[in-house]
Parts: sequence; structure tokens; C-alpha cells
Amino acid sequence: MDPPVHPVVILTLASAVSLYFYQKWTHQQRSGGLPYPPGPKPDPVIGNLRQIPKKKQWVTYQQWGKQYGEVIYFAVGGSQIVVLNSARVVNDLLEKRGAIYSDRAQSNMHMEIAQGNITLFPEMKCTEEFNLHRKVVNSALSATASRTYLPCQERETHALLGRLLETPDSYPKHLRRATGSIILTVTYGHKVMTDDDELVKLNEDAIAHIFPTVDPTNFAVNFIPWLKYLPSWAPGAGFKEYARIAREYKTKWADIPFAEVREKMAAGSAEPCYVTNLLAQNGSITNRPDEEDIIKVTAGVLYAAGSDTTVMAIKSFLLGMLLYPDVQEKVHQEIDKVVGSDRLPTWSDMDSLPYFQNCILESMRWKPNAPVGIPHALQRDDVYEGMFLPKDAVVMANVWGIFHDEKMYPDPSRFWPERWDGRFPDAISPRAFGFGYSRRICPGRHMAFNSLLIMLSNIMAVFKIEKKRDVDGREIEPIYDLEELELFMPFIECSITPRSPTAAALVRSSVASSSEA
Ligand code: HEM
Repeated sequence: MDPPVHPVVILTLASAVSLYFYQKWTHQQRSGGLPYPPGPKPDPVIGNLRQIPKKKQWVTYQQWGKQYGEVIYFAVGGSQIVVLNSARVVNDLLEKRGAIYSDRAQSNMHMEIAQGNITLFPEMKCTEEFNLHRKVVNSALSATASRTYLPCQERETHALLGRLLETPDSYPKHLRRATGSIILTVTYGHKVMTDDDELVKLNEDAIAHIFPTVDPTNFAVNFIPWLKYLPSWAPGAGFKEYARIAREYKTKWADIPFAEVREKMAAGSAEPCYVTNLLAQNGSITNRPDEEDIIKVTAGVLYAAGSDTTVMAIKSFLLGMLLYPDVQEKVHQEIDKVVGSDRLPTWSDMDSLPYFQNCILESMRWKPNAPVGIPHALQRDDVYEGMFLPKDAVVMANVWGIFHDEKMYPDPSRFWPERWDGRFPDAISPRAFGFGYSRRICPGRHMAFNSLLIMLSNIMAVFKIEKKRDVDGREIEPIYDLEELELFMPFIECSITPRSPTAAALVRSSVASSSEA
């Protein structure tokens, strides 16, 4: 005789079936009969869980876009997800209706990480508190304020050139040190003096750990909410330990560098920076008793957000140069014509380097470092072109998919800077599109773009980027994946060598003068 079915099994099945019909009923009730946007057919109870790939989701979303349309909808567990697959709908919703499309989703994983912890403004909903933190940060990162950081960006770039000359194979480490030093100097007056600077290392580890939590389709607890009630030792509760480590990193981001500035201020040795400038205003920026805490956590946000993003963008550009030597040759020729060979490029040269600037735009399009941006959330129910979009839905712009849409960007996989010379006037520029939207637009975009201009023009002025060769002199094909997140790509082998003995001498003399500054 078959063993009797245990009552718990019957109850679990019954509640799953009731939940399914309840969700289906509320789903229809809420939309008032309007259709939700089209999307892949969900399974009962688990929704579209099975269809969401573990990796490179943006590529699947692009395929779904071709199948279902510019706005697609799917649901996983309690999360309703809307993906926008064209520049037109991103502009209509995330920009023009930014007043209601600028929240951040609070996934179960975020709630787990948030427990008893500070909240950084990129993860806040659009509250008064968020507005205040953004206001403080925006004042330090406006286009005008960002130009005051140019001397620091130039100095760090000269030091970077010296390191690339000495140990070119360690280029990722050198890039992280240079961008880390820029943001740490601007924010905390902390100059990075060694390769194993603790603050640079801390940020690198923290980003690698926290970045995956941004995507709402990662972590089972986002789809199966009851997992959060499991004790941390239980099988399936590994996300709790992950969240605990993320909590620690967030606290360290805010506390450790801030304590260092406070110590230096007490000793009279602090350099002028974001933190000292704001502290000097004695609570008059926000008129709140906790202004110091706001300065501390917003500084932590800059430190967290301002370095690796720029490194990823630089690496995309260098990969373009490596794979397209004809493009690189044109960049070299343009810099030689404008700058000559007896000095390095400076800020005042930038407007005279249109081809080089188009290469930066092209690298941001070709290999964007935030393929689905940072997901937004919808603050109230909305209707768009006859489709119902529910409050609290996570709304993602498929930046990668849009930048690889052959209708707007013919031959999208090709690194082709000429596409920005005016021949495709309707092509949306990554400068306008790759930094996010409306109230959430990246506050560091001016500073980031300035870093790209200064660092890359200097690198290109003195170095050539080529494929490595094996012992028999044959070129070694680099291993890369244009669709993969830069963060998860393997090290790209390449040879970075001075373009001439004069270029090497120029680097040495600029390093000497930058270390005296
Ligand atoms: C090339 C480099 C960079 C790229 C491509 C980039 C891109 C982005 C994107 C796509 C977003 C999401 C915007 C949205 O949700 O709509 C963002 C947000 C943000 N970025 Fe950047 N970023 C870069 C560099 C920087 C730098 C240098 C800083 C700081 C100095 C910075 C600070 C931030 C902050 C604080 C946010 C969160 C904004 C919010 O939630 O309100 N970023 N960035």
C-alpha cells in the first residue's frame, strides 16, 4: 500500500494553488481590464523563474524584445519586472515620467542587507531623505565643480603612465589605483601611495560582493520570500551570510575613510576635500543636527561608486584599441597632429580631438559597463500605450540591448567610431543615455567623463596597445566576451609599449614633475 500523503504536503500544495489563483485574480483586478505588457508565458506559482537566465540576462531580454515588443513584462515570485527595450520607451518612461519612475526596488535581498544598517542613497526610495543626500552630492559633482578636480586627475594620470611604462602587464591594478586615488583624493584628501592601499582594496572587494545584489533576478530569496524565515544555518539560507558580509562592507565604506579624515583634521594635516569642505560649513547645508552623518554616508557613496565604474569604461576603450588597430592608428595620428610629440595632452586639447572623443562614445556603446543600468521602480500604477504597468514594478532599461540594436547602430558588434561623425543623426549618444535617467542620473557623470578624456588621451599619446605574441612571434588572440559584464571578464592579455623612445622619455619626465607637485 502507498504511504498516506502527509498533511503538511497537502497543505503546502493547497496554499500554493490558492496563492496562484489569488495572484491571478488580483493581477486582473488591479489592471482594471487593461493588458499587462507582453512577455514570456509564466508557470503557475513560480512565474517566469525558469526562463530567466543566470548570466547575460540583457541578451535574453533583447531576444524577448524582438519577440514581444519594446516593453516586456514578467514576474518572478512577488517581483514584477518590466524591461524597456528601446530608446524611445526609455525616454518616454524613465525620462519624461521620471517623477514616478525613479524609485529603487526593495527586493528581499536588499531588505536582508538593510537590517539594522545604514542606507546609502542609491538604494533609497525617492524620499525627502534621498533628495537631501542627492543635493549634497550634486553640489560637489556639478559640471563646474568637477572641473576643479582636473589637476588631481592629470597628476594621477601622469603617475599612471609611469606605472604602465614599468609594469604594463599589471595594467588593471594600475588603473584601479589611479581611479581609486582620484576619488579618494577628491572625497577624503587621501592620496594612494602604494599598490596595496587598504581603501582601494576594500572597495574592490566590496564592489565584487555587492554588485550581484543589484540585479533583482539574482538570489532565490527574491522569488521565494519565505526563505527569509529560515535560520541562517539552514540549507538554502546562504544568502543570509552573503547579506551579513554586504552589511559589513557598507558600514566600512562609510566609517573607515571618514574616521581617517577626522583623525587628520584633529592633527591639522587634512587635505581640503569633499568631507572637509562640507564639515567646515558647520551644519548649514542641511540645517539638520545629523549633518555630519549625511556627509559621512554620502562620502561613502562617492567612494563606492566612483572608481570601478571608470576602470571598466577605460578597459572597454582599450579593448576597442586592441581589436581595431586601424582605429588606434587614427587616434594616434589625431593626437600627434594636435599635441605633437614633445608634451602630453591637457584639458585644453580635448575639443580638438573629435575622433578620440568619438572612440570614447563608441566604447561606452559597444561595451557598456552597466548593461541594465541600476534598476528603477515604479511609484504608482501607470498606463502606457494601452498597457498597464503596476506600482512597485522593477523597471529596467536594457542598455546593452538598445546599444546593440542594429536599426539605430548598424553593425552593432563592430567598434566603429565613425558612426558618431554625424552620419547617423538619430543615434542616441551613450553620453546622454549610458549614465541613467531623470532623478537618478549618475551624479558623477561629469567627473567620470573628464577622467576618461584625461586618462585615455594621455595613454594613447604615449603607448600603443597590441596583441601579445608567443615565442614564435605569432599573435595571441585575447579572450573576451562582448556580452559579458566587465567585472566578470577574465584578464585581457595585451602588450602596452611606448610608441617611441621620445614617448618613454616624456612619461619619465612627467612622472618626475607630478611627484614633485
Ligand atoms: C564611466 C563611469 C560611470 C558610469 C558609466 C556610470 C553609470 C551610472 C549609471 C548607469 C547609474 C544608474 C543611474 C540610474 O539609476 O538611472 C549610476 C548611478 C550612480 N553613479 Fe555613476 N557612473 C560612472 C561613474 C561614476 C562616478 C565617477 C561617480 C562618483 C563620483 C558615480 C556616482 C554614482 C552614484 C552615487 C549613483 C547613484 C545615483 C542614485 O541612485 O541616485 N558614478 N552611474
